[in-house]
Amino acid sequence: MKVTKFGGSSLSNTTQLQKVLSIVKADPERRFVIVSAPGKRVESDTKVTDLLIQYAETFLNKQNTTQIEEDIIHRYEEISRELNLKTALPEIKHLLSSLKETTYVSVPRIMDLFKSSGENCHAMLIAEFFSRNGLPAQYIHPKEAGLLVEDIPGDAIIKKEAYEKLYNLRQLDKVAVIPGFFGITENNDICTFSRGGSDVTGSIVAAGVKADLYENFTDVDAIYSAHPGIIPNCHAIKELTFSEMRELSYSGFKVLHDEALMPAFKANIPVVIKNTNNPSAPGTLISSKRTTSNEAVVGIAGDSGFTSIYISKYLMNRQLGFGYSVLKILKDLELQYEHLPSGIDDITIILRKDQLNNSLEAELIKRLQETLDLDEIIVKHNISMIALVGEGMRNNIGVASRATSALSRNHINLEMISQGSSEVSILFAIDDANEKDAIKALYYEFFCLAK
Ligand SMILES: Nc1ncnc2c1ncn2[C@@H]1O[C@H](COP(=O)(O)OP(=O)(O)O)[C@@H](O)[C@H]1O
Ligand SMILES: N[C@@H](CC(=O)OP(=O)(O)O)C(=O)O
Repeated sequence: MKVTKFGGSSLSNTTQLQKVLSIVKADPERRFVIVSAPGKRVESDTKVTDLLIQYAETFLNKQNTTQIEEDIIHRYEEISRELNLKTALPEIKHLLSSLKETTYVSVPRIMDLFKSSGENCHAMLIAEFFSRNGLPAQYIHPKEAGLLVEDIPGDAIIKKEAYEKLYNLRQLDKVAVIPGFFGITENNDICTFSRGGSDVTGSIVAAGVKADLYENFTDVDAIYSAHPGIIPNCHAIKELTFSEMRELSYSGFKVLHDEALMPAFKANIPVVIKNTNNPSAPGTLISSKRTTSNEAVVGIAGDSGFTSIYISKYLMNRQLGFGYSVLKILKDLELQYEHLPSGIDDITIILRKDQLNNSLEAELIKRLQETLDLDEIIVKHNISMIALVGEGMRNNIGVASRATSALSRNHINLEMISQGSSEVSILFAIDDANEKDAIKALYYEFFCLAK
């Protein structure tokens, strides 16, 4: 039994939908299909989820929603007309136009309701499309499926109880078409995962129905060792472990949502990334253990938008509770840190810049300074984090030295280096203007030079 997720790029128009139908029909084990909202048809296009966000903002600002509503409905009308579908469209139109009649509760709640409609409407349409084309299918709303989540709008987390209920889906005698990206709270409110969250739905459903495989169909033949936009003809990865993929997706490989692995990992269900446009390509297999050789580095990821705050105080090492005070200040200000490397007399706090505004940043600096009586505090914005990932690092000596030499040969200054105790990754903080050059330098070092 397989759970098969198709991303927005695989479902952007009717040509793509025909490919999806062939893929699902080709394997009777594909019993659960998770769908995203229609993605971009061409580079300049807008994803339906982004149109829905505009619709929600227009509604919340009490402006006229006619145009944006029409633009969204038009995407579904076009698909419906081209595929000669009849039944789902009236309900889709009704659902989309009645969004503007919603009673105001709160901004996050409204946002989630609007955003979730992209996948919801698409699942209705796709179930009809499958059924009319020789593949009996049934649309299943996450509420009916039992996809119960904690009430954190825009950032939902699955509840443990959900898995038991999801198991009942195995009894269906048709292909289940389930909208990705959202679940339902105990109060029956719709709550979305963070952006890209249909990947998360797929993994949860795979764990719930105890699938043999979770297939994630996208628009690339494989996961590449580095972003294919930065390294043309990049090396394709055949196999990855869950922990390698978790590090890579968290550090910038947006091909899979970074929270999408945990449910499959816990249930020990392998995940395969495949291409809707080339389904016979083997793709990349993610599982507990890989059979490919234990290379030191399997991938290089990069992500920008970080701020680093360097704090130092002479004899910090002897001051009991210094680290605790730093963490308490962050907690009190509701700030999440990403990394916290430390030396004898200093700590660097690395956090995502989008959490800070000018006044919050000033408050953070003030509290750090006043509470800890610091000797020095240096704030740097526009930091990128580069992650060098591979479980083989544990058994290969000299990975950090090769990486730092490669970066220094390319005149890239390091703000910070950190290697986690799990030794699955080494992280480098650099100025974000150098991100692409750093990835190229590391790729050349680890994938192009003879070892
Ligand atoms: N290392 C990588 N390997 C493959 N694709 C990557 C990598 N890093 C980023 N990507 C990007 O991820 C994209 C697919 O993810 P996404 O747009 O979320 O797909 P979907 O629409 O299927 O959900 C690819 O088109 C590619 O540009
Ligand atoms: N449509 C949602 C959820 C999602 O997973 O989409 P995609 O498969 O296109 O990344 C988003 O854009 O965030």
